[in-house]
Amino acid sequence: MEKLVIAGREFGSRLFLGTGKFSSNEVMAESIGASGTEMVTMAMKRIDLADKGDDMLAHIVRPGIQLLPNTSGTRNADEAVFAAKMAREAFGTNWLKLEIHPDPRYLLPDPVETLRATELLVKEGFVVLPYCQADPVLCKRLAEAGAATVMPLAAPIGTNMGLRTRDFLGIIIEEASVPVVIDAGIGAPSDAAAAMEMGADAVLVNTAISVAGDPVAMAKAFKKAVEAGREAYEAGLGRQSADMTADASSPLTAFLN
Ligand SMILES: CC(=O)[C@@H](O)[C@H](O)COP(=O)(O)O
Repeated sequence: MEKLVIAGREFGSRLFLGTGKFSSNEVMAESIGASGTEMVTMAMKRIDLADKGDDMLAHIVRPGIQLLPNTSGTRNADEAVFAAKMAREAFGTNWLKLEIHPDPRYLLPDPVETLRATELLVKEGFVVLPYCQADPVLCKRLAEAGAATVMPLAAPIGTNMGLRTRDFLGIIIEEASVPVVIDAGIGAPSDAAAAMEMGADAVLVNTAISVAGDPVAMAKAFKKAVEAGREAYEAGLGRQSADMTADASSPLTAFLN
């Protein structure tokens, strides 16, 4: 499998993991291990910055894992830039998942504020991975502004509804000049495999793993699905017919004549 490269750093795994909603830090840590992920995001709002030995952080940080602080909970670019600077100070990383959603009902990312924050944060030296609408024009603008990836949504966060934006994700992947990470709403390993088969560079999954009956087993299932989907993409999928007319897999005449 080809390695994924983001901002000059190589990743062996194309599965990124979120850390919300796990029943305990121990289950979260075991799921991180089982997933094989090398990129773990965590919401700034969930970390006690005053407590250097924050227990949750201790369960995430390990060699080979890129920590990706997340600005979720911020409602505009100014709040996101403030949160980003706090994260850089607290965690010693300039990598950032930019997530700005002013609307608590659908948690949809604000495209205008996300673009503005990306421009500001890139100038400040951050490696910015923005969560965004599955909007091909916006994704182009984010890449032009210096985003290290784009992270368009499959469906609203936490819904497990799968690739609802599939057709637009296809355009984004086709036109991308930076890696495309499908984020949010991925509900099952089959969704992750489908995204990878389409040519996505990676997927970010949280809810589908953390709320599963057995999160550790589900993390393993996602690992396999992401690898299989990517391998299928690299192998080159067969063409899909435009209609239902059959095309025999083996010659129909050889034994009959
Ligand atoms: C953890 C994180 O970054 C979320 O904001 C992300 O979008 C994941 O979404 P799901 O919980 O739907 O997988």
